[in-house]
Amino acid sequence: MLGETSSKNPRISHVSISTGDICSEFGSSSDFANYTVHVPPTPDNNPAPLHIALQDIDTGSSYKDDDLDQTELRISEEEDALLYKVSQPLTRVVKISPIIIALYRILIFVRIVALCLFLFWRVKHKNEKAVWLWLLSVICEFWFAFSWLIDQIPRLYPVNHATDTEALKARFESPNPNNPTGKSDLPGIDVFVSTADAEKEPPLVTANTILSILSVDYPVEKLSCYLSDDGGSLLTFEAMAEAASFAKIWVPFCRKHKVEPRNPESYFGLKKDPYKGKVRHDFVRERRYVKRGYEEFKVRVNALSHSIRRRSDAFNSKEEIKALEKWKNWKVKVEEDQVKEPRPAIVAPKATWMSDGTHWPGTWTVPCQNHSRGDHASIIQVLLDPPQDEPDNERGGEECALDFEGVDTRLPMFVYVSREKRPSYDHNKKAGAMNALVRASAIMSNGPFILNLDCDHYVYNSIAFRDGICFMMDQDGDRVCYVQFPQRFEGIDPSDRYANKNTVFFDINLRALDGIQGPMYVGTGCLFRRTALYGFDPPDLPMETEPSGGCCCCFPQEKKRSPATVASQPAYYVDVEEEDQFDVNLIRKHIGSSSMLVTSVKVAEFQGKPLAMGHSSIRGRPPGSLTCGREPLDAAAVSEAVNVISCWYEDKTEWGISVGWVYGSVTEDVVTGFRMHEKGWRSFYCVTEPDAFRGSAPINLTDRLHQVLRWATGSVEIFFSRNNAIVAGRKLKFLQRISYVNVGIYPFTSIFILTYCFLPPLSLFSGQFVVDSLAPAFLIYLLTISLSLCGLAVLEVKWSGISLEEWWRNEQFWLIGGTSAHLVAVLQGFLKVIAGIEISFTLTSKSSGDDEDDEFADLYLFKWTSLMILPLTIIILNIVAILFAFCRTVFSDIPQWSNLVGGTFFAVWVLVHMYPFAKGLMGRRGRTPTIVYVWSGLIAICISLLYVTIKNSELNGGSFQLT
Ligand SMILES: O=c1ccn([C@@H]2O[C@H](COP(=O)(O)OP(=O)(O)O[C@H]3O[C@H](CO)[C@@H](O)[C@H](O)[C@H]3O)[C@@H](O)[C@H]2O)c(=O)[nH]1
Ligand SMILES: [Mn+2]
Repeated sequence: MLGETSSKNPRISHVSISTGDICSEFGSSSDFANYTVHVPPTPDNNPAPLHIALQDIDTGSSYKDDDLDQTELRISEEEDALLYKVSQPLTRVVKISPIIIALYRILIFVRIVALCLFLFWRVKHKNEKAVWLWLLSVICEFWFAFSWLIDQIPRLYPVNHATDTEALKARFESPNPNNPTGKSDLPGIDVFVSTADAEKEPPLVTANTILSILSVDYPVEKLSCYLSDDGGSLLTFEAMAEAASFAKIWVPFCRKHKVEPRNPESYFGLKKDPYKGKVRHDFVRERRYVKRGYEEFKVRVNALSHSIRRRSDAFNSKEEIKALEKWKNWKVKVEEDQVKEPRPAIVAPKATWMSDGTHWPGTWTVPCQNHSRGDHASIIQVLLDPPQDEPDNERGGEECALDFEGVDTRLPMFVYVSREKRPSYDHNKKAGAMNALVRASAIMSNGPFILNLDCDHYVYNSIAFRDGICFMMDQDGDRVCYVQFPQRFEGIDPSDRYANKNTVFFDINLRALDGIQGPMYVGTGCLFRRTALYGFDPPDLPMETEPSGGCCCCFPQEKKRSPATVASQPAYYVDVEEEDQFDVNLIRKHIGSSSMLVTSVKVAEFQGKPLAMGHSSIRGRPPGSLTCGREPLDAAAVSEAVNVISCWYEDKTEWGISVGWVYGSVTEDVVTGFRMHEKGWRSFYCVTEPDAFRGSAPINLTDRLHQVLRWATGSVEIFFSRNNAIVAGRKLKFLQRISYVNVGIYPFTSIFILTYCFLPPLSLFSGQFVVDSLAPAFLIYLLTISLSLCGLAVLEVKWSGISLEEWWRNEQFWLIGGTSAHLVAVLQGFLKVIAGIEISFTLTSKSSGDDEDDEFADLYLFKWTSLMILPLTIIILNIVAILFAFCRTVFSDIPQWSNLVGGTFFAVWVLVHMYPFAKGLMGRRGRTPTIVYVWSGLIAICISLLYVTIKNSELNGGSFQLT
């Protein structure tokens, strides 16, 4: 509906127009005569009565409906549909079936009660025959009940959120009075990709990730991509240059034919028919052409290490010859004239050369001073320049083999960054790399949002960026610090033996947190608000009654402005010059001295705001404020960007403390997210269909255990640090806090798991049991506890959509991890706290998917690690104990069947959990590894020993007692 109003008085200070619930406010303007306003119709298309109120600047008197002369009211259906879309919220809550949730909560309650009663019963009924066994088991049971509780309680309010990208389009990209051309008004996004080692993280994988990012469905001029290379390797650099050049055909091809996913390796490897649903006649030809191009690209990338070596050898030998000549000249000179000249070096260093005949400033193949992993200069190279402002769709493709008529062929900016490294500095692993990118990108593109991806996590769904932005641009979106996407994995064995997919965490825990204060940050696939990373507090909520133009974010120490000043400020952008000096100084103290960086902060803050629409979002920016393009990159900006990624830049600043990714933890991700929640920010969980991003995960047991070890160690670190949620501030919600406490505590459960796994063998050997006798009450409690757990599992499976098998895998791995990695993590954590021994970050190797014959070859890889000793011992002991106890009971005069059954039950419980581990040790079926023989040998020895012991005890006439 278009309402055109003209007022009697031309000097109007305030206009507000409302129909039904929807309300639009306009700031001051000197002339509102013939002002055109959009008033969205109500959903049922029944135009609600239009109310208009104006206020006169000079007289202060206000006018209402009747005073105004409504000259014209035009309505068209098309406009209606669009305007209706514009008024729609960008995200909504999708209800999970209330019956399931109700049942779920009831069952949780029932189990809590049952556990309490059970523990009470256990304490009261001491097993006098074996007090030690009783005591050990009761302590464990108390802990298990506690750890279950803190794991379960935060899952009380699971929700699902859905986004409406159509509404986003309508609101930001359709023509309207503020934005007549319909140019995109969406905020900018800077994408960060991290890689650290060209060996473990093949550049081809990284290149594919980059290609998938460059081709996402988001306005090109708003998108920038940064690659952080902590290895500083020329191999990665040149692979990225190749990717940038291949992108010139890949990206327009994706845009034209709307192919998915936009990672060429995955796309060309798809098993389904690529022509299904494609109608354009030129698709077949162009696909063939691009596929060929990709194949050649792959060959070039794979040949890079070879060609770099050959090139470097050639340059080096030339240098050597030159050096030799110089030396000869010097020798001749010295012999003839006796001049005192310093002797030139004969052997040139084994440098690594770039193709333009200069030394590579990063790490050399033969590392030396200034050119090794931990010791090299800063490198920033813009591989793709920022695109021009207007779509470039005139150009045909390479020699017109591809017809890109009408397709926008511009590419987003793409920058290679390798931060400076020096031996005397701590580089803070991934967190340090990310922080360097935050600064460099602030100067080069300053996107108000930052999406971070690991090098092996590529964009699987090209509109996912828009889904994420929906949360940020929705009403109250300015209180959202980040939007986390689930991590989804590829190349995992169908039965997911080691619970690599982590579905319980990603589909149950995080969804549940989404109903409280939001999911944790898990390191990759996360869209951040830049100002949240800068350590700002979230803006205040508007007051209930009166809209206070809640000011921009403030640093925690900064005094909040009084309401009076807030109200008098315009609702949008405050110029940096107008800000009081105090602010700028404070910002400088936090983020360092670069003035370009300091100036960029306010701009990012403003640009990240949702649109101002109606009363409740007066904190927003005016529509149409981001439709103009950005300034081109100049040399000064690039050199400033180089400046801010140097080692010393962070000296005496808050980077890694209260600004950016947090330092001092191998799981920097959880801590970084925690700090934001602690300040009162909200995060959202964005589950899309198809998956937004996909990555790889280690599928062999050893790598998996090391990964779990790193995470658990990070958790222990958190527990012993000031980031322990128990001591967090008031703004962290209660259940959210419990959930974070759980993250810090879960590794400690391993101590009790270990004890509990040894209980069955102990009781079987000793002929005792944790209880005096299998009393009916004990059995009933046991049954209730187990059944309620099964019930909860079934309900969780129902509301989260994971499969029961996945749930069970997770349960199994909980025991495997608990008896190996978690325990070591606890030890390491103690070592760090007591002796200050640092924990290293072992990179997880990414398979390049080269093994065509066997996709899961990696699964059977067996690499011995000492983490395996304990689980192995547990398996053997439990098996032996069952055999032993069975023999004894059978041969005994007064068989203690109930103790045998009780003990065996627990031992079997342990063993079924350990099954995947045992399978992992077996390696590939058919190729029986030596370990099996070792095993069989051990078991045989044990059994024969036992046989002898039993015989002896029988001879002695007494029953066997372990002392
Ligand atoms: O000094 C370093 C170390 C690591 N990385 C990068 O960090 C990422 C994660 O490393 P990876 O070995 O793949 O760890 P995962 O076990 O797969 O990682 C999970 O857990 C980590 C925390 O332990 C998070 O940082 C990750 O984002 C999350 O995916 C990779 O892109 C690396 O290139 C760096 O940039 N610099
Ligand atoms: Mn990874």
